Amino acid sequence: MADSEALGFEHMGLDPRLLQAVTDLGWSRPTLIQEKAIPLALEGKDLLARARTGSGKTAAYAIPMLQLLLHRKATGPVVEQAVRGLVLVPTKELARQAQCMIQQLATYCARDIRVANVSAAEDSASQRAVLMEKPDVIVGTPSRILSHLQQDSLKFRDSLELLVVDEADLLFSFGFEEELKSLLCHLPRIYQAFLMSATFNEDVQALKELVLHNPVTLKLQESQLPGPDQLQQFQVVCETEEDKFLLLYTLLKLSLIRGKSLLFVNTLERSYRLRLFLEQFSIPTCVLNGELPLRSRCHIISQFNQGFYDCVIATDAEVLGALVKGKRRGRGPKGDKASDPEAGVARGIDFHYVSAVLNFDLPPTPEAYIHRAGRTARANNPGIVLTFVLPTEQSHLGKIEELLSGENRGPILLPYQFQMEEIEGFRYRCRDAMRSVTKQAIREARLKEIKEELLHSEKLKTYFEDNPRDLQLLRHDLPLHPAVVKPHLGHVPDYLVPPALRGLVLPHKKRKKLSSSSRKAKRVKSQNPLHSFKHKGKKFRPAAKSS
Ligand SMILES: Nc1ncnc2c1ncn2[C@@H]1O[C@H](COP(=O)(O)OP(=O)(O)OP(=O)(O)O)[C@@H](O)[C@H]1O
Repeated sequence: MADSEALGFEHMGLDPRLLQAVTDLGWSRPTLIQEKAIPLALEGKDLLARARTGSGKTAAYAIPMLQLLLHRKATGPVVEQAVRGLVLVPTKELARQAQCMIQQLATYCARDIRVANVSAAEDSASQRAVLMEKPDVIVGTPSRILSHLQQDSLKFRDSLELLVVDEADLLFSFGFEEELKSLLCHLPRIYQAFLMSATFNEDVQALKELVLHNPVTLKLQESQLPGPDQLQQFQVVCETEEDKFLLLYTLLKLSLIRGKSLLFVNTLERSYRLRLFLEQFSIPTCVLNGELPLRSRCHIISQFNQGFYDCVIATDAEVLGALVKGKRRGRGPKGDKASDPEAGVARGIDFHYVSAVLNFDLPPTPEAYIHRAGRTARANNPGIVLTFVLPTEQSHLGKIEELLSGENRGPILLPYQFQMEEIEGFRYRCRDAMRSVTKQAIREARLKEIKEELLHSEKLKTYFEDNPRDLQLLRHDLPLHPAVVKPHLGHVPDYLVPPALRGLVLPHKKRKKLSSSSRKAKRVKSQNPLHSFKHKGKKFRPAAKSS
């Protein structure tokens, strides 16, 4: 984040309407990347910017983009309405998120600047209708944009002035290389471009050659993740798979992790396994992956951000086989069926106030670690990452640490020493619950969930458009397989709680389900413990530490 000497937004020559929007968002000063990038962008420079996850890169390009467009409209010759700004992102979720952020910043100039997302869930006919109005800024994935260009529903050969490539390090790995090259043929010869990325790799270099002209490179001299005062990183060695489940159960059931958490696993199958396992102890969670319809994915993210859920089990794109250069994703390495090739969970999604990221499965690459970890400690908020590691995975974790430590060489992931023997009392129930989660139960649960999500997503689409409140009440964390739920396991008898933790912990309480009645929902909302959650202190207590 920026230091106290930072150039404030008010000194950047921004339109008062943009300044008002920034104030409404509660941003008292620009982040480091915003402080560096906005003035250069306003001077008309092409930018190649690398800044760590959660550092406010979206506004770093959106603010100058809006300012330049507003200025052009106010002072330039009167020209017909046209698409002047294009934001390319690798996933549909990011397209939605970027559009929301740009719209928020453009709140007070919505008459002058219209923003559209062409990767939204709408069918292409309704998108064509939107495009006919020639929004000033268009956000989308390269494939959608290209498809509209090829159908002539979108043209910007002469009008486009600004191009943004967000999450640039990812675009090629999502298989967009060919689309992007074809798309560039539709752009005018001269335009200003910004390339934003959390990591620099060969793909960013290749994109730089393709897209930028004499750019200024902003490679902020900051670590890839926030420092220990903001982000605490731990690792815990679990002797067996069973120990991982046992430890996770204890952390969640005894509320040793407070606030919202994101659990990452490496396959879809494991996300449902974990969900069914936790469900038996009345620990509600929802799964988030590219197999679910876009509408559901966006709804889950939005409800998580609003505090409806404490715990989401996510499977990120890499592990579903996303990183097959130049090709669209097919089957994942673990045989998972292809999911939406434009879905992304760990990359770029702005989950709000996540207090802990738990790598239940070790991330496949150091980059995946960085992006997962980047879902917490965003902006100025604190956060914790806890990585579960099996003895056989320790060398792989070592490689991740090597990349993270860079020049420093100091330990990055501190040991989270948990005395497993103190929670032996839980092992029996844990083993029992693991046994109930058979392959058949997982298959059934997965099918049921997809069916239900499709139903909500398609059949209720129009209904929800008319009744947005009911959409608010739709929950994604209801039991998936009630047949395996064991109500007695929801309760933790005192004698099982490790003596060191008695009186310290708050055994996890089951949340009330939201019904369709708004009155009841209101009541439930006020009982929701997350609403009183304050994201200030250290919510994660490494209790039961070995002496
Ligand atoms: N100047 C600011 N002050 C406070 N919060 C800010 C500021 N700018 C952005 N934010 C907030 O920081 C969070 C992260 O922003 P954003 O999603 O743009 O980060 P990012 O760098 O693009 O992250 P990622 O690399 O993960 O995509 C958002 O919730 C945003 O609202």
